[in-house]
Amino acid sequence: MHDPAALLAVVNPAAGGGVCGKRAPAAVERLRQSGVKVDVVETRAPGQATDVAREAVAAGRRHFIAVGGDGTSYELINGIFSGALPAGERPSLGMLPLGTGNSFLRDFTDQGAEYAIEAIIAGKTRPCDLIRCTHTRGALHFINIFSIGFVADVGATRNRSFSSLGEFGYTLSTVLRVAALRPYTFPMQIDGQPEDREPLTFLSFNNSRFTGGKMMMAPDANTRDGLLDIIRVGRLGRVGLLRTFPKIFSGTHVQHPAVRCYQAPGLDLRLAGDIDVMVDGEMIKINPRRLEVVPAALDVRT
Ligand SMILES: Nc1ncnc2c1ncn2[C@@H]1O[C@H](COP(=O)(O)OP(=O)(O)OP(=O)(O)O)[C@@H](O)[C@H]1O
Repeated sequence: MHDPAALLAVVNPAAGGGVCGKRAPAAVERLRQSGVKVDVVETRAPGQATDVAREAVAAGRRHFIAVGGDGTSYELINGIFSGALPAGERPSLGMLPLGTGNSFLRDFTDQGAEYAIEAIIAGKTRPCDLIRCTHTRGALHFINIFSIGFVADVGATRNRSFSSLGEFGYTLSTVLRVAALRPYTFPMQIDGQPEDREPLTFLSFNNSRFTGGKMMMAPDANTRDGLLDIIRVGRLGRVGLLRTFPKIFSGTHVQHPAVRCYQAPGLDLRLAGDIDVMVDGEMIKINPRRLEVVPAALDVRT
């Protein structure tokens, strides 16, 4: 029987190109030396962290650490919130980005793992909103970002054709998707607003500010305001896109006249079928129907 106060660290040894697996034992030891009770499970395959978290919640655990990047946190969250958690209970999640970026953590620090370790040792927690996406085959949850359109298509092209090329694969995919640029129509109704069917370049639904490490997609996002920050990038030409996209690092892309920003507790999408979605850095193919905020559903150790 486990100690109910112990944190369950779920380690993705493959994160950060394998660096995470090598650094995890020392980081866990440091937590233990500081008096933090930690149990450890190492994943052996993509998706396994979701199963581990789901079973752990069913067994009574409520406190987790994602050891890896945003993808590892995403997998854990989807296990934690897959149904076994009694209503009203608020689980906790710490993050140890060992050898990888973590876009969610960047809202709170640019010190990455070092900050996260200190936060866990100090027992620091803060309530964080969760976003639930209902799609035609079920539901998923996220805490960072959900994008469709150009941004997701770059990620999908990279994963399908150039995953062995690392960062360069993203550059190549961006060039190819810019060359093939076309407007998208994603009928969307933000709560309280009329339906929007105008052509666009991409849509991003954000709980926290950063994506892809240092890109400030949603400068005004706040992880505990009960609102999604919706960044709607309207129709742009190739030159306009290439000029505007780099501004995302400073967050000034939102000043472009084609960009509109909204804050709302939820929205509906009415798409014809499955599309590529980038969610918390992971690529999936679904037909999303509704996104809505579940306010302060978890505590993050930040
Ligand atoms: N044992 C494993 N072996 C291989 N891949 C795994 C394993 N466990 C998890 N994964 C997969 O590794 C992928 C990358 O994980 P993660 O995003 O945490 O790391 P990263 O890509 O290095 O970090 P980031 O996305 O924050 O830059 C995820 O898609 C996850 O499903």
